[in-house]
Amino acid sequence: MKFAKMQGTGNDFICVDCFREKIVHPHSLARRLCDRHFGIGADGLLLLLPSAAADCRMELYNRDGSAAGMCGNGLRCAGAYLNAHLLPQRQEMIIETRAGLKRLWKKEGGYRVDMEAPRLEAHALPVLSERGLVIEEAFSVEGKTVTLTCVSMGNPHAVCFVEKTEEAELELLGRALEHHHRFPEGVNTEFVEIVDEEHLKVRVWERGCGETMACGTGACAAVVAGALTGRCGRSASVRLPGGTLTVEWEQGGPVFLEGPAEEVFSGEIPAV
Ligand SMILES: N[C@@H](CCC[C@H](N)C(=O)O)C(=O)O
Repeated sequence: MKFAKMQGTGNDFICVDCFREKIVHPHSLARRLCDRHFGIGADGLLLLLPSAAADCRMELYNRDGSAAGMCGNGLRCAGAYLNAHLLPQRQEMIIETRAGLKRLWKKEGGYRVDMEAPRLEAHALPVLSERGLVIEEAFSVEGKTVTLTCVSMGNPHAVCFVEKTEEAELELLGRALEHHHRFPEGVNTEFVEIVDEEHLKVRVWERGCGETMACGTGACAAVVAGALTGRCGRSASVRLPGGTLTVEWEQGGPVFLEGPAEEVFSGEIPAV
């Protein structure tokens, strides 16, 4: 089986071109290949398949084998793979995902993706705070009360604002929230430091992975939550351990995510 190793801001994927390859057991394959000691090593397995409605269909399986509904860095990596191997001249592409059709554009140094409008959880009612009416709620976790803004970008995110990302109890709280009874499908947690209105620093504990170098949907959720709680503007650059992503949230409309994506190497393993 041929594969390409892709990365977007350090969030890395084993990409398999399913126009040519056939995968029968993606969940167990993801667990095996993503292992950094006994496999190829990656945060996820990214499958690109034929689609009747788009240029391709993208499926993402996390390192633990669970399927994810959406992946911002994965979409940019899919765009880079399509441009390099299947659609060399295309500046604009449509990719089918479990969360609908996503449009992306090739840009200088990367890709811009229309991530569509965020969705707030049905129970997310505005509360009055010193910043005005904001959308946030208190959760009990590991004997602490943490305030979270829950946003879906096609996959679930809980955003927690902190003074310093370096000091965030990322593993303790991220792991506990991933398995919290209020998130029956699990959750990705972003620990967000507001540098100023247009600059955020973020670390992410990803569902099915643990801490990653970056999360595209997480960067979008961080800006949406920052804007909803009056902490930042609707456009911001988001610095993650693996690099910087740009996020813009149109008034009442979609979120655009922009950043790099590249193929790092390719290889072949015995048939699976
Ligand atoms: N890193 C991704 C998100 C991957 C899926 C996530 N772990 C989930 O299970 O929802 C991104 O760049 O968005």
